[in-house]
Amino acid sequence: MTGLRVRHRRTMALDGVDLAFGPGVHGLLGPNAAGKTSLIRVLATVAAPSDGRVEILGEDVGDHRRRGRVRGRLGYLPQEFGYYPGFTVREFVSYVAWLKEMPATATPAAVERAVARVGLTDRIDAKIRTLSGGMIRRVGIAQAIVNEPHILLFDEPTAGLDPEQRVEFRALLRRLGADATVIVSTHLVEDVAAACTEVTLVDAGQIAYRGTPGALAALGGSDDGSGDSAIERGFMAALRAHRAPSAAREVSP
Ligand SMILES: Nc1ncnc2c1ncn2[C@@H]1O[C@H](COP(=O)(O)OP(=O)(O)OP(=O)(O)O)[C@@H](O)[C@H]1O
Repeated sequence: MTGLRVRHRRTMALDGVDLAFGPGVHGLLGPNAAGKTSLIRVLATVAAPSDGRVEILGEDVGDHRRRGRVRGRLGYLPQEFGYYPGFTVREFVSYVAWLKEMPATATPAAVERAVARVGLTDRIDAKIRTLSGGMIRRVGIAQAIVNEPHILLFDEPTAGLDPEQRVEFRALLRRLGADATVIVSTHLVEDVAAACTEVTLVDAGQIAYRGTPGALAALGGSDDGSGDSAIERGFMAALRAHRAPSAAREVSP
C-alpha cells in the first residue's frame, strides 16, 4: 500500500502509510486508537481508504471486480465477528465457505479440516450458542482459514482465549505463516514475540517501527522498569522514539 489514508469523520486514523507484507506472520502492535483495525479493515476490503493505493495479491483493490477476486483468497477474523448462534459449527463454517464461493464438492472436507485445526472437532455439530467465548473465537478462526487463504487477517484473535489456547493459536499462526501472509493485530506483546516473523508498530496513524521481534526487544536495552520483558521495553522505547522525532532516527531499523 502506498500513501494510505483513512479518515473517520474528523479523525485521521491512518495518515500516509506505505507498507508491504510478504509471506510470514506479521504482528501489528500499537496502543489503543493507533489505527490497527482501520488498517486491517482496508486490507480485508471491507473499508475503502480515503486516499492512497492498495494492491493485494497483485490486484488493485480500488477496482470492484478485482476486489471480488481477492476476497476468495482472503481470510478475515474481525475484532467482533458476527455469527448465527443457532447454526452448528459445521453449518456456520460451511456457510462462510459458500460465501467465499468454494467448490461445493470440496467444502465438507475443508470445513472438517479447518475445525480440526482449531481443536473443535468434538463440538463440530454443537450449536454455536452452546459454546464458550474462547470456543466461539476458535470458530471465528476456523471460518477465516476454511478456504486456505493466501492472506489471513486476524484482529485481536487471542482475546478471550485461555493461556493454553493462546499457546496453541501461536503454533497455528506459525504453521499458517509458512505458506501465507498472516497479519495479526494484537495488544499482547508476548503473542508477537512468540509467533511473528516481523513486527509493525503503529502509533497515531503512522508506522512507528518495523523489524523483527528480536530487533524490537534489543531496542529495550537493560531493565529500566518500563516493561516486564525485553520486548515490552523495546515496544515502549520505539513508541517514545516515534513520539520524539529527533530520537527516532537513532533507533529506526
Ligand atoms: N467508525 C468510526 N467513526 C469515527 N472514528 C473512528 C471509527 N473507527 C475508528 N475511529 C477512530 O480512528 C482511530 C483509529 O481507530 P482504530 O480502531 O483503527 O484503532 P486500533 O489501533 O485498532 O485501536 P484498538 O487497539 O483500541 O482496537 C481512533 O481514534 C478511533 O476513535
